[in-house]
Amino acid sequence: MARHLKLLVQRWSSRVFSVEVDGAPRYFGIREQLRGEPVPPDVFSEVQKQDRCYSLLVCSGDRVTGDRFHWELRDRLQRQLPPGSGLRSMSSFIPDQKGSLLKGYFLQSRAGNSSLIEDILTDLEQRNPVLVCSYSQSEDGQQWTQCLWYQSEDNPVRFCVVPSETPKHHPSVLNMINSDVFYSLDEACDVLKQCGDIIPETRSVLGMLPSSLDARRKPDFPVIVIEGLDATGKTTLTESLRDSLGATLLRSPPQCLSAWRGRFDREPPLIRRAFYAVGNYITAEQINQEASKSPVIVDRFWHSTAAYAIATAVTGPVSNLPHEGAEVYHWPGDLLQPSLVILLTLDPEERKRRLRSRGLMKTDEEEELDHNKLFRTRVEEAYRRIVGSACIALDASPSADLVLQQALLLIRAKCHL
Ligand SMILES: Nc1ncnc2c1ncn2[C@@H]1O[C@H](COP(=O)(O)OP(=O)(O)OP(=O)(O)O)[C@@H](O)[C@H]1O
Ligand SMILES: Nc1ccn([C@@H]2O[C@H](COP(=O)(O)O)[C@@H](O)[C@H]2O)c(=O)n1
Repeated sequence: MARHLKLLVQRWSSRVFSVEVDGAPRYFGIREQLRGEPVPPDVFSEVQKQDRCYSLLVCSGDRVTGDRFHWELRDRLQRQLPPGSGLRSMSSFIPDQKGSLLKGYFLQSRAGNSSLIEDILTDLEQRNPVLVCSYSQSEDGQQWTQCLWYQSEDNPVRFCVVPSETPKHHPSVLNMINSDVFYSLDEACDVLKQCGDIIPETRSVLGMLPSSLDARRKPDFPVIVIEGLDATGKTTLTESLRDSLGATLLRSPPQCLSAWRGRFDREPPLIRRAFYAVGNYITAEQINQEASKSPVIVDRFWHSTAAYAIATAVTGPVSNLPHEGAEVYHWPGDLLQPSLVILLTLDPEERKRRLRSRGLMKTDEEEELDHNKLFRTRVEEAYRRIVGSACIALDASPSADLVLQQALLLIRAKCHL
């Protein structure tokens, strides 16, 4: 037991904890003993003397179960917590160690609510793969300590909370590959297969995959992908290109998955991104078939899947994105590469005007694009950083006809059409 505790203490104190405050991560570490003067980390700076704080970190060995639990936990906590409680996203990780990220929440309870919150936490920890910690403040208000919840009654191990340097990588970057961005069809299929019992629709989705895929097959005719944020004019341009070039128009996710798309949009990122990744491979097979007969125009493809996933996984400014050239921006080796990818760019105000005049329903991510300027700039920057089939930006603000003419010039120059 003593050895087990020692190991736990060693492992736990090598971790950094990150709490989202105003859309950006704030970091703190823990130490067995304090060296030097205590400096309360800014995460706790707004906590009142009588308030209590808690963290919940999901630590399931099965990532599908863990991600679904983490996803549902926010709603559950929002329903159960007494009014006035604070709830923030939180994570814990070992700097630079891939796969070390644990996701969770940080709670702040107002004086008088502690016993209700503690009942909720005890029940949660007993029934679920979650590790709860409580935080208490010293009498002089200068020092916070962290205590593992399940040990808090007898022989508790108390850690001193200390400020931590901002790590080189945003914590989400550590778990991004094959969790937010899938690098092979097999990896994406593995996730969907694990969901078979909880989401029966996955069997139908997997049933749409062709029996074999050949990413190295060179299409006879050019394959041109049109990318961009919503309402930048992709539908308008792809339809005009189809007519002007006598091309076949495809999209990703493909038509055959539309019945299940809404279902997967309600799932946590791991499952949702696996669905869109698989969609790209189904579209790739359709491209292979059609590009032997005519040019093919594709409305969204891999860039959309990767850029939205990366930009959602990290928070804060563009500088929090994985650095330019990082592995996460590479084109997957087993996915067909288009001949040309055009990225439609548009001034945010004009994009909003077009959205309003179209007046259609928006997904959560589209809502987010409207309200969160940082998210929008992260998506656009992630689009630009993707290599392997890099995109060429095209200003989509002129009239639809002028944008078409510009796109045709690009296609003729790059694809010799
Ligand atoms: N060049 C243009 N100038 C002015 N309006 C445009 C132009 N291109 C498209 N629009 C209009 O802007 C709106 C959005 O265009 P469109 O549906 O083609 O965008 P989209 O990128 O396909 O959107 P989404 O990704 O959400 O499907 C539509 O009402 C369309 O008629
Ligand atoms: N290949 C794709 C296509 C789309 N997505 C995701 O869908 C959302 C945008 O699609 P619209 O049809 O509304 O334009 C966006 O949130 C992407 O996450 C994708 O991942 N891969």
